[in-house]
Amino acid sequence: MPQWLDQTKQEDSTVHIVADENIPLIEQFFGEFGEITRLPGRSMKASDLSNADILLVRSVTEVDASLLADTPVKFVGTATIGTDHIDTEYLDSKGIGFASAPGCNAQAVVDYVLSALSVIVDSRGIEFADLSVGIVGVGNVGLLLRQRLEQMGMTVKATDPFKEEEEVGELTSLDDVLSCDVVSLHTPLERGGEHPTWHLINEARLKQMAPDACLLNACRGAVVDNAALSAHLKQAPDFVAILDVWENEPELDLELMELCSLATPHIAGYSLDGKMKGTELIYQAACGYFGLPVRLKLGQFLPEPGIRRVDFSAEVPIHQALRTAIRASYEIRVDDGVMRSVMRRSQNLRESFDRMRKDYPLRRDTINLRVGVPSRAHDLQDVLEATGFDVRSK
Ligand SMILES: NC(=O)C1=CN([C@@H]2O[C@H](COP(=O)(O)OP(=O)(O)OC[C@H]3O[C@@H](n4cnc5c(N)ncnc54)[C@H](O)[C@@H]3O)[C@@H](O)[C@H]2O)C=CC1
Ligand SMILES: O=C(O)C(=O)[C@H](O)COP(=O)(O)O
Repeated sequence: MPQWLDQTKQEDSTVHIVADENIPLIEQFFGEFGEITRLPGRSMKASDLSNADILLVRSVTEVDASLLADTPVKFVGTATIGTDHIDTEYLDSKGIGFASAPGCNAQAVVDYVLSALSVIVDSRGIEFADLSVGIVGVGNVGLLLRQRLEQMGMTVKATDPFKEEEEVGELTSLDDVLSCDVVSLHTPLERGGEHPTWHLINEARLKQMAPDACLLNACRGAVVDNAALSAHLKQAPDFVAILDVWENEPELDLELMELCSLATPHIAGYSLDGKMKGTELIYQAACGYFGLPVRLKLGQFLPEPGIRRVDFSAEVPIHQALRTAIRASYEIRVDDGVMRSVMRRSQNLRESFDRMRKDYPLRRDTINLRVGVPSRAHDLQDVLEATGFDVRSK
């Protein structure tokens, strides 16, 4: 009987861990804790947890009293940044330990936004530096995005009622942010409090944006009023919507998907690096909670990237090199194409949405892509480095 877990648990000496089937490396990181049972997160129920000591979930499992009451669960970990699926007040009230994985896939979301912006600039025949981008929520994702965009020469405006300028750079009002060419949302989903984000972008705020502005949502579906967005897109044909997250996932609004310029199935954060980092962070938190030493590190499990290097000549224009490197690392249009083709043929939208996420192809963070640049092309080296690539002088 491991004393670290529960000194009152006399009969069954095995520690039981129930984990979502889609969290990578659980066996590697948690194998020493005890016996692991893998289950589909969407359909997890209280009876699955009748002897579970540790519960490890992703965003698709609602963790609240109806799931946990009358179970022996002592620690819950979610291998995600978002925590809106967790009733943390209930966990606190029952003395159940909790950890999420802050920032684990922030780099992947930034890669997603950069790929989307590369499509926008191409379709408008402009360069990155011609765009103004508004960021709503300057946390792990929003701040990294801000740094990348500014280093690429874009004008950035940002708003966040909970942050100080010393921490995250200049801040402005939401109204001001909505005046940008592109508005990118990076808040948690909050239904209450002083600054709720549920339907933060509603009919009135959509109308505040320029008729040909772009709204990009890769945080949580319900931060945008999806019905209002559909109505807006029908009467503002030049307005661009790029959605990774949807109200009522996995029940997708197909009409809205067709109105979007780019549509993906909640995969902005789905790099292998981001998912594995999520597991490492909840492993570290569980070790801390139970007073165990942290013995394992992610580095020992990450595989070699499939695409290792792209090379540029000194003659390539900086803008062209940037968009090529961004898309070599992650191409949003492939995910958009798969989503449209799968959803249009689908007999069961919920199942198809979840299947695309479960079977998502291997993708790596930008930092894994080495970019060869002639040593004399200093400006190109600087911009690529600032955008997050591993630049090699040649
Ligand atoms: N599509 C995907 O695959 C992914 C989505 N996400 C979502 O993105 C969200 C943001 O991620 P992080 O930046 O890592 O979270 P974070 O918690 O580091 O940052 C969120 C920021 O939003 C700010 N905020 C809260 N309410 C706000 C409001 N009313 N207006 C403006 N700002 C507000 C907070 O002060 C905080 O700085 C997560 O909560 C998660 O729901 C995260 C990762 C992947
Ligand atoms: O980390 C988050 O927050 C996310 O949105 C995840 O990337 C979502 O992944 P799942 O937990 O839904 O697989």
